[in-house]
Amino acid sequence: MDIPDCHQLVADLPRPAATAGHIQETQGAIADILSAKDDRLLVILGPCSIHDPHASLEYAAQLAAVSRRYDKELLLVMRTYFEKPRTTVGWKGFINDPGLDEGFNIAAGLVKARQLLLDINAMGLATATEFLCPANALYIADLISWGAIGARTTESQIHRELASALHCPIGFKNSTDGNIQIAMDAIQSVQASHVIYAPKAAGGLQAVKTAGNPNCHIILRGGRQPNYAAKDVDAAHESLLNRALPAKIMVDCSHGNSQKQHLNQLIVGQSLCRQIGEGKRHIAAVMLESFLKAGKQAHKGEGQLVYGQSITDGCIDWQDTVGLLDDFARAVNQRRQALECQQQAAMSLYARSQVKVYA
Ligand SMILES: O=C[C@H](O)[C@H](O)COP(=O)(O)O
Ligand SMILES: C=C(OP(=O)(O)O)C(=O)O
Repeated sequence: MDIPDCHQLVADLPRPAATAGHIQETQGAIADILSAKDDRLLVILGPCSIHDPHASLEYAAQLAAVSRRYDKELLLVMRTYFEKPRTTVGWKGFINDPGLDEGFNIAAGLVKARQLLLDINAMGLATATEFLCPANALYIADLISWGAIGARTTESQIHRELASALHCPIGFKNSTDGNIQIAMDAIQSVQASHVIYAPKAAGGLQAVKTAGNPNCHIILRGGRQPNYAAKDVDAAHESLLNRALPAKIMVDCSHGNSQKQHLNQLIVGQSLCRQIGEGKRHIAAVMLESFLKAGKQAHKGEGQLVYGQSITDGCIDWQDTVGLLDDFARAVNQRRQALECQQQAAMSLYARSQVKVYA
């Protein structure tokens, strides 16, 4: 099977100017959250994987509708994950096998993925993805506002080089066994420029120098043990500061932190709300795996599936998602109050010490 040329596909399904503007704005807002200019919480949420564009659009429409409600406290970006890194073998995602039938119609997968990203962005909702196969990035990266490099690839030089070429902010997961050093090494590597191969519009390859990506951060996703508790988050923050790396942290409520039990995401979420509400500034972002229906189902092939339910990791349902978003929004407001109180206390201490000095 021939794979379409990336320049041709992008020309056939072009990015409208309004979408380009919205993506640039969202990337700027995320950069502001990562540099503490914006005190909102970035929330990356949506299904573990895209397998049914129809159900994904229904989820996106619901998310777009509620996102305006949380505008002052939360920046919501939808997970649109088309590639799945497997521990051993399994369905590798919608681009690789869009028919879910081992037909591996990658050409159709690329077209359908790009179309879905265009449709979701047209709703005014920004999209997030994991970049896994560097070639796939050429077909979709211009429609992505935030990207992840996964636990299985954070240590890979190829993925670091790719991230250094991308315009969107990128989060790096700790490894599946819980090692956070590799994510910190990745952030340092990706800030630098690298020389990589890129396809020429006329065919063939060229060597290009990447710009380097200053908007990167760590994602604590748990490993053999969860790492969302205050002691782990604070230790990661300390380590980032010691290496003079960007010290804002995203905590993934799923994966190693939920021990792959989708309802545990609610427990992780509550712990994060407490930490944020107490004034912890370094928690800048969270990730949730959420879909229309709770849990997951066995991958049986198109046409035999429960509508709106994950075929990879288990997700929380829509009702629990909105409940958690309410809690996160409340926690951000509590953090604002806590920080204001701390500031006032510091100012009154300063005022008293001035009285002493000049009395
Ligand atoms: O996010 C999805 C999964 O955790 C990841 O793709 C690994 O899945 P697997 O262990 O079922 O292969
Ligand atoms: C595969 C994922 O995560 P991780 O790399 O943490 O396993 C994911 O977020 O879909």
